[in-house]
Amino acid sequence: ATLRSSKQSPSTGFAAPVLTPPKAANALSKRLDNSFVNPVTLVGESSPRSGYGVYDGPRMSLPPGEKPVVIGVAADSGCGKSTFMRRVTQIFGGKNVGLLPIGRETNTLVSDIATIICLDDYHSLDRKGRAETGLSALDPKANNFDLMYEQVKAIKEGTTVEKPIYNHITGELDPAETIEPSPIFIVEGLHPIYDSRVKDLVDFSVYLDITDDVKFAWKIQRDMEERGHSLESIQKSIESRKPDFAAYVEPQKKEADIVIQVLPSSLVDDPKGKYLKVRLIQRLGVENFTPVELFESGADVDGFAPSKTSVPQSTIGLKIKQYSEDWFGHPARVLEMDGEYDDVSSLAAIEKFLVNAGEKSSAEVVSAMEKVKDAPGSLNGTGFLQTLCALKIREVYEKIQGETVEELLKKVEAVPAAA
Ligand SMILES: Nc1ncnc2c1ncn2[C@@H]1O[C@H](COP(=O)(O)OP(=O)(O)OP(=O)(O)O)[C@@H](O)[C@H]1O
Ligand SMILES: O=C(CO)[C@H](O)[C@H](O)COP(=O)(O)O
Repeated sequence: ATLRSSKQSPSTGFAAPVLTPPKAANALSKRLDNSFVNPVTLVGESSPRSGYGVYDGPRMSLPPGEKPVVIGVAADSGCGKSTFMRRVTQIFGGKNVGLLPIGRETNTLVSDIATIICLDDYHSLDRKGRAETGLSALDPKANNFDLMYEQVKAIKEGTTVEKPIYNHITGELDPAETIEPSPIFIVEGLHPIYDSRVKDLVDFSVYLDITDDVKFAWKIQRDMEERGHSLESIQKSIESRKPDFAAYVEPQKKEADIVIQVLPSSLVDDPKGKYLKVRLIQRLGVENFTPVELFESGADVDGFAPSKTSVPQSTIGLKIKQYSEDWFGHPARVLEMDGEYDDVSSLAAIEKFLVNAGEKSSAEVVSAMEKVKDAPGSLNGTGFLQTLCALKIREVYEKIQGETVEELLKKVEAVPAAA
């Protein structure tokens, strides 16, 4: 494998002209410690990447003869992609994760072995262009799918690309950034499996299906409480996106290999979506993938309620189900968790019953969740099932590549620290 420090990479661009907006300038002077992410807000508040520092560690080029494994993650804006990415990159074992260090605003996240690009970068119309044409960012006509296809294909073949950048702070298209292929390549955004050419390049796909009531609750929490938007403007924005969301984003959930669906809880009457029921919908017959299940593969579970002694629950309680379902014409196995628990570590009482979880140790789920326990959803099914999904993604990766993530990481650890 060719190993090098990111600082030596031609793509790092620390010497490039600084086009950094004031909010991001701060970010560049901060160095990541060894923690998972730098928790301060570093890029613009409207950026999908607020909360990440600049990556500052060794990066791994593709080992000779190896091709990146491409994972697609589809979801509407504000549906928890960033949170899910934290869980996924954590499972892939990177010591830290951060923004590609190009010296200006970017949507690309990297770790030592993974690259995560945001498909917003393929918007062909900038904010002004969309306002003038009346097209939304969700409309294929506002996106360059041909370029998306060509570049994902090139990456998959192991070729470096110059990818455009959509700047969420200015609403404009910025000069391109250099994206080099890495062993794990995640494409996340509105349309990773909408265009059939790109879908065919994706080795495994996940759709985050946040139902309207919950989406509204999460948007209120973030856009009203954290960004000062009014309730009316949030409502208006969600309503205005609905037709294009239904036409161009939502259909992808029929095609995804795993869907993580988040609904209001059925345990209480909770119209505000505070309590959640989460379903991990796993398609059968997908190459390199076997669903994670509870107790026994193929067994139905009709309302397993762990005792409050083994899994403390001080709010609405916890109920787990497992069943088969026809998911838009495809057979699927569903693992469902409704309600909340008080403490991540108590999930060990459930973890021990998992089958085909792809764990490397008997307590890996709890330990992975504890590392990001401040992330939203850590005390409900979103955190638990997103973690199980991340383990399955790693398993798919290892099956395709014929190499474990630990083996890959060892090669990175062998790199001397950058001067
Ligand atoms: N599992 C969860 N439980 C509760 N709230 C959540 C959960 N996941 C996300 N949220 C809420 O939704 C908001 C959006 O989450 P996140 O930033 O991960 O989504 P996103 O899809 O990356 O958004 P965007 O693309 O708009 O940047 C968070 O600020 C948080 O308040
Ligand atoms: O659907 C979205 C995905 O993130 C955004 O709304 C889209 O990218 C446009 O971004 P902005 O609102 O910052 O102009």
